[in-house]
Amino acid sequence: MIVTIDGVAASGKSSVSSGVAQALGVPYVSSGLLYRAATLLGLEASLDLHAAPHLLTLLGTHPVRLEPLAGGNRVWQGERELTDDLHSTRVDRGVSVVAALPEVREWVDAQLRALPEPFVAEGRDMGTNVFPHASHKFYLTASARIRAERRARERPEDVPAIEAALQRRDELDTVQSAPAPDALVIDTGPLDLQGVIDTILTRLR
Ligand SMILES: Nc1ncnc2c1ncn2[C@@H]1O[C@H](COP(=O)(O)OP(=O)(O)OP(=O)(O)O)[C@@H](O)[C@H]1O
Ligand SMILES: Nc1ccn([C@H]2C[C@H](O)[C@@H](COP(=O)(O)O)O2)c(=O)n1
Repeated sequence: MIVTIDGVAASGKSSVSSGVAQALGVPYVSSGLLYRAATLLGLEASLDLHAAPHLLTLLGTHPVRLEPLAGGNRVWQGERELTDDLHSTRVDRGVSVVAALPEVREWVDAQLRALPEPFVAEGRDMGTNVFPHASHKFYLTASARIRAERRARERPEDVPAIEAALQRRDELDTVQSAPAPDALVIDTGPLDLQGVIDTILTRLR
């Protein structure tokens, strides 16, 4: 069984996926972390993030591994854990450029499709492109202001700056962020985290 939870930036995908996965007793898979890892490594190597060949060579010679767990995903490059470095403002700024590269998307998709079922997969194109055959599909939205207010509780920047950055990322990610036609779209604005998780679990049961 595969459950897909897609949505716009900071719509609650990873928190909701973790809650749903824990309730189901399966791991969840955060596809965005692989795009973030590629971006972090490209930045650290001072690569041009618009140019796929060097990035792909780097990822080929220093493989990145996603460890999907119900409570949270971890990302490794060899013995080095990258997880805590993947949600910086610097990575946020560059990740949409890297995620637009078809070669990088193929690299991510191949890793995801190799994972053993069952799991909950979250991202942008889990229900449309990567797992179109998934049994249950969900898509999370909320206004940019609400998402920024939530994110401001975990980052030092102010709400207007976060909102502007989210809107910019929404625009850059538009191509791969359309909901699957058979996904249930959930506006998380009026719901708390548990409310979103319960909405999904009710649909699954
Ligand atoms: N329905 C909700 N009500 C209140 N807070 C929420 C809700 N959903 C998510 N949050 C909070 O919003 C923040 C962003 O959530 P989360 O990181 O899960 O989103 P995301 O879509 O995975 O983000 P990103 O796209 O950046 O990876 C977190 O602080 C989370 O606790
Ligand atoms: N399936 C996916 C997952 C993520 N992305 C891109 C879009 C985001 O800007 C970036 C980081 O994802 P997030 O951590 O915000 O979920 O990666 C994508 O294009 N496709």
